[in-house]
Amino acid sequence: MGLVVQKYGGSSVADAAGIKRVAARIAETRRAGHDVVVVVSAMGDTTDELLDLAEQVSPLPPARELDMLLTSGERISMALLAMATANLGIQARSFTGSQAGVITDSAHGRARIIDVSPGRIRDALDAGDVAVVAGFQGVSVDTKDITTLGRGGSDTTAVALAAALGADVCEIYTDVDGVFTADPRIVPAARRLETVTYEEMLELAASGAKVLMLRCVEYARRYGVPVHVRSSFSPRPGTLVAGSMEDLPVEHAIITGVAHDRSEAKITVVGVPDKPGTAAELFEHVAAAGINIDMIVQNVSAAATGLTDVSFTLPKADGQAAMTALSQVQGSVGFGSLRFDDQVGKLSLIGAGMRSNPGVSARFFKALADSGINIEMISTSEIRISVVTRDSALDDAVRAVHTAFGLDASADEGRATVYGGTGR
Ligand SMILES: Nc1ncnc2c1ncn2[C@@H]1O[C@H](COP(=O)(O)OP(=O)(O)O)[C@@H](O)[C@H]1O
Ligand SMILES: N[C@@H](CC(=O)OP(=O)(O)O)C(=O)O
Repeated sequence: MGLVVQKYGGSSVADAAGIKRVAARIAETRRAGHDVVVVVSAMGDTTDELLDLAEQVSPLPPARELDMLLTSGERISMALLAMATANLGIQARSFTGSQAGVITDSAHGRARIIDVSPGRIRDALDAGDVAVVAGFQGVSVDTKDITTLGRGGSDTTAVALAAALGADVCEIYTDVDGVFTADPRIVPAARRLETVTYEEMLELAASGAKVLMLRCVEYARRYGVPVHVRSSFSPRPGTLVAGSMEDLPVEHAIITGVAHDRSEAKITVVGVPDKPGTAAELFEHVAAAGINIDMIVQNVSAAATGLTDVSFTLPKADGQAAMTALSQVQGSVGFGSLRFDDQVGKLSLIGAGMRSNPGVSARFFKALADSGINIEMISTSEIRISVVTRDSALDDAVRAVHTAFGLDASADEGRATVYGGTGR
């Protein structure tokens, strides 16, 4: 008998039938003798619908009120799930993030968990009950206001609770059978990974593979929480996220997988004077607006003019704020103009063996060239190569690279199954 934290995403509790199916799974785990803590997300597209509703009443809703609104989605699913579980003869009690002791900073919309004091959860477990906790939310230590952890934040709630409670495993239930070599919605021939190290999963999540949220993986690595990604629609074995690259056997695959990301936009600052200090001034202003940037490219300056272009990518949602911040320094930096482009996509090839295997880049760029895909930006890390392409070319690019690195599953291995939903 152990302690299991199970997280069910919005795709798993999209309707009443989904909630009943999940309740049956919880009951089965409890009857097997385990203590069970469940973290649940809002039903289906509820969070998106609440965001739309907020936009209809105010173009720029106050962040505190937006968090108050969005956390209501998880309240609905936690109460319904506790009811459905109780209906199967298993006592269950639901708790908001605040009641569960999830303490955060006060950055509304992207709060960080700074402490977890799960006293009430422990009490529920000691009484033999299943604790059902609303994911994606906490309470600010300073203001005592309700906060949210950012999109996909329920994964982080689950891992944080698992760490605080010393759980044996944190199971993340979703609508695919685990972590695949690419998003199975784009690459039907994607192959399920049996195990993946924290480092590889960090790169996949940071590169857009939204099956796990980046912060959840960071948290799991820091506290050594084993994360088991599985489907709530099937009993298949899933993927274990654990261990470190240092412990990998020599025969570990060179390439882990291909990730894609459509959440970024590109800004180009045209005609920047090529002299020391200009890049610092540009990026200081973007940073002062609280915006994180990702890839940066600077062209060679034209000999005749001494001017260059600087392009960078950033979250689409921050595009307007970055354009405003940059236009304020147009005079002092002396650049010509600004261009905003949200029709871009990012593709990343990830693999722990990449650093010690020559020829990976050559094969990667050849695969894109053979498919006629133009590359707009490039960046690399020790275990990743990323490129920016046109959004419209991204799916073809992902499939081309996946095939070129021999990642496609053969017909007899069976194809990845995607259970319902459309993906967000
Ligand atoms: N490498 C990958 N492996 C598995 N799923 C992936 C991968 N990359 C992207 N995905 C997508 O992540 C989705 C699951 O995440 P999400 O939609 O947030 O589910 P949930 O609602 O369960 O949290 C899958 O349906 C799949 O389309
Ligand atoms: N409901 C929140 C939090 C979450 O984690 O959702 P999901 O587990 O369905 O990705 C969101 O939509 O962002």
